[in-house]
Amino acid sequence: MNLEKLKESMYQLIVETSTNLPKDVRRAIREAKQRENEGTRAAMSLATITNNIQMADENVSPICQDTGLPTFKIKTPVGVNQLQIKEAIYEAITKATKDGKLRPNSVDSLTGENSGDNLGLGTPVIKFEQWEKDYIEAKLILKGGGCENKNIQYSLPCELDGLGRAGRDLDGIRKCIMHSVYQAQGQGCSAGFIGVGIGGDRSSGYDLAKEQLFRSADDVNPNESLRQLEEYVMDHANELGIGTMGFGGETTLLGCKVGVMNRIPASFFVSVAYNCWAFRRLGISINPETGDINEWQYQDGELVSFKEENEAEKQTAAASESESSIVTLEAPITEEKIRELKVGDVVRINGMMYTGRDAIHKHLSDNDAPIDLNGQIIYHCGPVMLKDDEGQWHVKAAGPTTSIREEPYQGDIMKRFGIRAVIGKGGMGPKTLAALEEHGGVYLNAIGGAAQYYADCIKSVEGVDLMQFGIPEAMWHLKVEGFTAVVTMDSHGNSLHEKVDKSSLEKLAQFKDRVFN
Ligand SMILES: O=C(O)C[C@H](O)C(=O)O
Ligand code: SF4
Repeated sequence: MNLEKLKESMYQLIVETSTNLPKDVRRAIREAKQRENEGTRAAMSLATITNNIQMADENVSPICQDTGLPTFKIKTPVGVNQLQIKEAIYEAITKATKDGKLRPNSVDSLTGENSGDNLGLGTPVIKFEQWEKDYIEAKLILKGGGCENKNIQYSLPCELDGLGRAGRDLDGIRKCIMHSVYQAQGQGCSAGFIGVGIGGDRSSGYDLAKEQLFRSADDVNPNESLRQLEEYVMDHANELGIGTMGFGGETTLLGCKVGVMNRIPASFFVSVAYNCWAFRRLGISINPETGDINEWQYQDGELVSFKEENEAEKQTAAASESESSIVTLEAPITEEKIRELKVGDVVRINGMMYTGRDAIHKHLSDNDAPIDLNGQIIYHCGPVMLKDDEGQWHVKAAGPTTSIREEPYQGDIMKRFGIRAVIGKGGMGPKTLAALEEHGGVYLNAIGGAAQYYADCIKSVEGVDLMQFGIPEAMWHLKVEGFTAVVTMDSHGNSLHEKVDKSSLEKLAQFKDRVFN
């Protein structure tokens, strides 16, 4: 085997997966976009998403800053050396990280130290299988953390919010799947794709669920009962009205694939793997002698480019946008200005913002801040950064992270340091909402996964603190221009997230009657 060539093929697989969304996924997103009504928040969010997909493709940069836990599934003909393939993958991963195509994402679970090159205990995940064919197949999925956190496993029978009892039969399974979409809300960057595994044990059930994510988005399940189940879920999950990013809207789910395996008598698991719209998975077949790529998977059909519609949308947006409907914010922001903002307002931010996510929030809860945060804006974001030869940092991808993880800390930190606005995605809970009201603060929702779109708004990196937490977790000082987000929680006790959660739960309850016998 030509090892250099093999390494190059693996590198190409990684770069393409991170930067170029597969055609089947693009088709599903295009259809979703066509279903939304013009001018709604959902339509605007989807326009940002398609713009971002196009930018990532053209810049050959990550679609989303969270390039996930790289997971490879490799099938080899008998006699092929799997250790060499592993070595090629490790080298390709290291290079892709150095080149800013992957974010350094491998973190020591005990010390919190980031390995810096995506290699470490258990990362990346590589699974081998042998097969009778004469070529190597390599598939890769880059599934980010926000949607991974929304995976859910049900043990039947169980009681479900809105749906009542889910029993040990097809109808109980149906209820679990509907519930899984509801519980994800916008936090996993809806509209999403779900892979469902019925049966197995706790680990093989999840494996089966994740295996379904490798099916083509437009295939048809050969098992008749599962085909009906998939169709039912696709027809009805969108009636929940959660919509893109949980803003409400026509499309909540872009795909549902269900697989089944046997179980042992006492266990009945339904495992659901939730994948965000940034559904990055590709596959290649490799010539075992030369190491060359023979073919790409998931790329059948015509080119799905969003270029033209993006241009058209930009022009209509520019023509219809009365500047008065958009509030400009520039830090330091006063309490008075914040109190004028209401849920639904669109804000455009110029000037400084500071990133802060999990490690920073924990740190700030019992330490002083490295800078004066009075009147400032915190951005829940773990960017992909590269340093040039002169030592200057550049942002390669910088979308928001799921904010709810900071719920235990956020309110106290805002009050203690005088922070006036936080930007993130997926919304926050009652503790933060109360603090926003008391202190005079807002929560701004940015579009999850739109990492190129936001990176483009960042004009310079003015500094960095707390680098000991690693690149994604450090506090980056960013100077932005025209960074657009929506107020989804204001200082008057209003939360769009609370509202959508409540209304989608009411809609979920409409699906409690038996459908499958
Ligand atoms: O880690 C991140 O940057 C984002 C994460 O994928 C998330 O959805 O919260
Ligand atoms: S930020 Fe959103 S799009 Fe990116 S990996 Fe997380 S869930 Fe997916």
